[in-house]
Amino acid sequence: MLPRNYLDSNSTQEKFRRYLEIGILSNPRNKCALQPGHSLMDWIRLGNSGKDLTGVGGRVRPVSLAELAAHNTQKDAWLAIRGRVYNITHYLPYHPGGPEELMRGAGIDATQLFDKVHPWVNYDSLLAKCLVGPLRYDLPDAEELFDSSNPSPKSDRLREPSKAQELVRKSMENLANCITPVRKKISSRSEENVKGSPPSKIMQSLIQSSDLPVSISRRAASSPVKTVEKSEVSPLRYDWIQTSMKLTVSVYTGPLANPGGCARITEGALLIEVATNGWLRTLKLVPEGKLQEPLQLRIYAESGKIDVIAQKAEPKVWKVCGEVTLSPPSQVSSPRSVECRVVAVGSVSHDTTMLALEPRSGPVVVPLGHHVRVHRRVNGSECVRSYTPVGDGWCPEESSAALRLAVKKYATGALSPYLTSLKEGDSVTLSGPYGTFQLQKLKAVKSIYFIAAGTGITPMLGLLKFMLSRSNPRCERAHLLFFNKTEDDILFRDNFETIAKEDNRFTVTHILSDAKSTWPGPKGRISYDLLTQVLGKESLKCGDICSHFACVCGPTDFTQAGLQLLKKFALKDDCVHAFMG
Ligand code: HEM
Repeated sequence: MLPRNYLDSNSTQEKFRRYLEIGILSNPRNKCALQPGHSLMDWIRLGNSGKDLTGVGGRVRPVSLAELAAHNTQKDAWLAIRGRVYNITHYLPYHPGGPEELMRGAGIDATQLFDKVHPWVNYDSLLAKCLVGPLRYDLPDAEELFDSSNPSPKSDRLREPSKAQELVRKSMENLANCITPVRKKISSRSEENVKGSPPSKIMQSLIQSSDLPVSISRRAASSPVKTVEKSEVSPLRYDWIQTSMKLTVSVYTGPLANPGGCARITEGALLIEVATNGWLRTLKLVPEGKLQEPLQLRIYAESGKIDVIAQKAEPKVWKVCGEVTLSPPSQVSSPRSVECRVVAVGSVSHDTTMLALEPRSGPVVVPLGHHVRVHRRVNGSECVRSYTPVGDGWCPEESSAALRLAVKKYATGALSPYLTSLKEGDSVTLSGPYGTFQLQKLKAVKSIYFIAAGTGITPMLGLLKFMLSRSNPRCERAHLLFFNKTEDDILFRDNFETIAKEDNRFTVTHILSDAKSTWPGPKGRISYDLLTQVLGKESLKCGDICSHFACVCGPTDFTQAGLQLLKKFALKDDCVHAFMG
């Protein structure tokens, strides 16, 4: 299950269309058998081994184009994607397309090449441990060499360019196709229109002379914050990037801002709603050309970046993105209702169903550790239940646009018999997001304890993946204490075992209240003795900064008991969170 995380989209159709477009399907040479010991899991293991994969001691620092160009051999290869330089030397033998293919991007800004082959690959996760630093495009010598307003003298053209010059030239071409956005603050007016400015001369000439799909990223702006305290609402910035087929609008909410969001196309405009910390802002883009659905929405929890990817109705490179309006922040007064279509029904245990629900109005992402409510009228009164959507990488069949809910069936329940009997195509009404969990609280956390019972595991899933994948600070320990009645009741057991095998920072302890006599693990209900027996008396404590954190979720009695018991450990109140429906 884990490898799927590293592919941003699993749309087979898109993959095949793309491969046909660039001729990979007709070229079996591109399929590469990896050497033993070079699977994705081996790569993740190497990344977690503590070995310095950056080659520069792991200290992030800016890289110039000339410096990038100098790292272009199999023994020392760097590559840049979307303004970030990675040392790919160690990754070469793990690359599923083969080292030679990957070397095509060595020493240059390979954004365009990468996007042409496999834009769905989540390169920033895969190469997180290989980050050297941001790419600096502002080298005066490089600009002098290739500024179209100052064409090279004839004698220069006749001269054979050196290898390094040629690599810098390639990078400048790629740069014309993908410029690191200049994040510029705009004035504090209550509403602001920003017209995407046209590309510079050099970019225009390169775009016009090229029939390849290109990508351009333009300026970003912070959202105006006039009527609210700055400390309450972090500034919002955005930029965009394109290929001839797609437009990606990225919105930056800030590290650990834990945004939720939704995106839709209404009357030709792309609307992106972003909710952070109880504040809602809407970015409206009236695009240069026509955009169409389906939209994809991705949120990166550590950086707080939101990507919305829209299809262009006609394949074309736009000179500007369109007109952007950023609304001032308004407080989220009431949660939104969303009409969803059931797109898949699966099973996660003998009594728990996984429902995949696709919002009809466009993709929706719920902040980490937050939940939605399902509404239904039963015998004239409204019945409501809370569910935390299960993120990517936990279920065998996943549609990235869907909200997945794990619904346990209670024979006499008011809502669960109805929900577990739903079929593909049926409709469900959700509202949300709800919740009080603040990701910021995990800012300095290095050890995290998840204490869950039954379907109370669902808020923990996203947090567990987040903690194990974050780089700064690196999580040192994640321990899940999972309470269930019987072995058959344990949800996602195989997933936990796989993660524990792959990552020695993670431990799972299953505790059963109604275990068979053959059960080798701990038995019983949550108690102080059990917690100290499993975790050790000293483990749950935090210093001045919240370096240890515990969260609890399960039936109300369980959660309250868990909270009481945690008080007996040396944890500050701020370092404990109870998820309540
Ligand atoms: C920029 C230069 C690159 C080129 C020319 C390139 C080329 C290719 C090719 C030809 C394939 C094989 C497609 C197939 O037969 O299924 C492939 C697969 C793959 N590449 Fe790259 N690649 C590049 C960069 C990267 C980077 C930077 C990463 C991530 C760190 C990456 C990760 C992958 C992955 C995960 C696959 C398997 C994708 C899938 O199954 O959908 N590649 N690449």
